[in-house]
Amino acid sequence: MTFIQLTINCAPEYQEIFLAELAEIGFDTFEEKEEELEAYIASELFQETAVREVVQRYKELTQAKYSYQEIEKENWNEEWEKNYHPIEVEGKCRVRATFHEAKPEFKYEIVIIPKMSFGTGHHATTYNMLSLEMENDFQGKSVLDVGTGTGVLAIMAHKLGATHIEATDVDDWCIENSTENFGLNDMVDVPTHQGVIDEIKLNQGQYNVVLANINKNVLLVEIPSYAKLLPAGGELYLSGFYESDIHDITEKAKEHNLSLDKSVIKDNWAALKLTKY
Ligand SMILES: C[S@@+](CC[C@H](N)C(=O)[O-])C[C@H]1O[C@@H](n2cnc3c(N)ncnc32)[C@H](O)[C@@H]1O
Repeated sequence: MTFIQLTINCAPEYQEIFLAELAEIGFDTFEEKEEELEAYIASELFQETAVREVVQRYKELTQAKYSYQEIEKENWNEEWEKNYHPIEVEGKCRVRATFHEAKPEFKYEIVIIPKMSFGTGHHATTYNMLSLEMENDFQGKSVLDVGTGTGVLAIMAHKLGATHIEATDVDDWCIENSTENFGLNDMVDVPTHQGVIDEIKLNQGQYNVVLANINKNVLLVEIPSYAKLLPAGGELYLSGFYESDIHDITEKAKEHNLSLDKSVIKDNWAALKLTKY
């Protein structure tokens, strides 16, 4: 598997605009540098015309230029290890890589082998989801983590007492990586499915909780499917979009009997907890 590393040269104040726009067209890992933004996407999902259109749209304002190159999985891993920093959430949870030292003072320690599955630009969304999970009761619950990536949110659900956990991702590498990480965190028998939600055979109404940290466009399409997987009283946790997108997401959720309980925001990224009625 190869990835596209896209570089957008622009002043720092415009990076947020490009980050949001690129997330909408499938880029899922970002690195903000001084005068450039780097963004990554699996090669088969890359569409240069979509990138050109975004850069063109903001050309007058930002004077931005872009370039890209294809990189191999191995190079990606090296880059990743250099740039990956632990995520610490509210002094209670620490997500670290196998190559970081342990810090036993954290109540929840999640250990992962970081590969491709989430990047610096998405730390805020993962952080928000972990924070929402820790505020809520997962004891004895059945949980589906859609777009599991490294498996981090599913692992948190396990640590919080969930007893049945399943995970999905469209990316074969994430399936491999999350399975590896479930093992590292003492989780056994976690059914892990590859594909989009409607292609996977799942039990409707059988999950107490669905977690999905993906992006606005995917969520708007898939919220109806998530709603079907939940019984009344079931909970949906969503992230991967900006605070300014909350209205669109909650309107779509309302059409499927999901009402908003709580939102958390960090660095303009949002995460929501909704309950099915
Ligand atoms: C922002 S990452 C989140 C990873 C992890 N859940 C977290 O919170 O850190 C989004 C993940 O969703 C996956 N993905 C993208 N579109 C998807 C879809 N339609 N269905 C399932 N997974 C998807 C990507 O491969 C990626 O692993």
